[in-house]
Amino acid sequence: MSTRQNILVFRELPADQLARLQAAHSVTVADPKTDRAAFDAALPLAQALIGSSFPIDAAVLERAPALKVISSVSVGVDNYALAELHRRGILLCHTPGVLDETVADTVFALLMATSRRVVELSNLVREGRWTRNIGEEFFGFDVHGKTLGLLGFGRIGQAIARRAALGFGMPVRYHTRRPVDLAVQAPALLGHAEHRTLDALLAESDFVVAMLPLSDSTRGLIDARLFSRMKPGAIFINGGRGATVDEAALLAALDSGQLRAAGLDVFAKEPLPGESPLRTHPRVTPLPHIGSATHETRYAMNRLAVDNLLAALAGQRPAAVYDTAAA
Ligand SMILES: NC(=O)C1=CN([C@@H]2O[C@H](COP(=O)(O)OP(=O)(O)OC[C@H]3O[C@@H](n4cnc5c(N)ncnc54)[C@H](OP(=O)(O)O)[C@@H]3O)[C@@H](O)[C@H]2O)C=CC1
Ligand SMILES: O=CC(=O)O
Repeated sequence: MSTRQNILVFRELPADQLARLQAAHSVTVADPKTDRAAFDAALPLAQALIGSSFPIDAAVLERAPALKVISSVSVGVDNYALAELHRRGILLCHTPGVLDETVADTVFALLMATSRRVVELSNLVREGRWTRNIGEEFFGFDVHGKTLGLLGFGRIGQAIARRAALGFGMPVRYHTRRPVDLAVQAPALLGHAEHRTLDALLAESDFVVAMLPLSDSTRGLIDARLFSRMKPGAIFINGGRGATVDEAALLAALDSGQLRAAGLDVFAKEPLPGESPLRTHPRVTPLPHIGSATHETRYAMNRLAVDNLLAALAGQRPAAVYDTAAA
């Protein structure tokens, strides 16, 4: 009996990684964003899915009765109907770890850009408006030595904390539901990072960085109340998921002067709609969800996702399985 199984690839993979799948299995490539009909046509026979950035919801799963495994080319799993996957016994794999340092670099780029007004002042030069020495109205805000408050202190949060504490001399405060045992999980941060309640963290932090997954417990968590508890003049950065933030409350906090600036890699709706005031707000630095978008890291994510899928289809335990039961 053939062990070749039907894989539906729903986002472009590097050619060599696609070839690894094709060598062992029957592969259909169909991106639902550009060819929904081909994606829908492949679902009924698909035993495995691999891709990202498309919601695999209960309606999609209903049309994929043969599905056994999904391999996401992302660490975040908010695009998947987790309870339904658990109910159907479908394995979900993802790509933790390989992107931590790159995403932390991106978050730090936003921290530096917002505090030192990099984009705004670069545009001033490019547009021929640098006609005299820069005065106080264009001065920035120091990063080194300031207090960093991290909402979420998992793999990526800790990579951000290492940069802040060890590179920039920043005291780090973090908020999670369960404090981390630094001696065991993050020894490099012993003496540099401390757990805080949410309100205590907001009151102390000059920079508040959200690096949270999107879940029932984090959706809309960062709302008007939280912005009002931040230090006046704080900078807010979101590198996690857009829907953890009430964007209207964020805009109000910027407009009232409560927030100095915001750096955003993620938005409630992506791509960011043209009419969103966050696109052009003078004190917002928006990025198009590029946290992990380097050649090296995207390749590593694709390779891990293919490793995960091939292992699962061979009846082995993949390296990175997401526990849908805990969702
Ligand atoms: N911008 C981008 O391109 C990228 C964005 N991401 C996003 O970043 C997220 C985090 O990734 P990663 O660090 O690997 O994930 P981890 O699972 O390692 O860390 C998640 C952290 O969030 C905390 N957390 C979860 N729920 C809550 C809550 N309700 N209140 C407070 N803290 C909470 C967890 O602690 P505890 O459970 O104890 O509360 C943990 O510290 C991903 O899920 C993804 O959405 C990831 C990669 C790239
Ligand atoms: O947002 C990216 C991810 O890997 O999750």
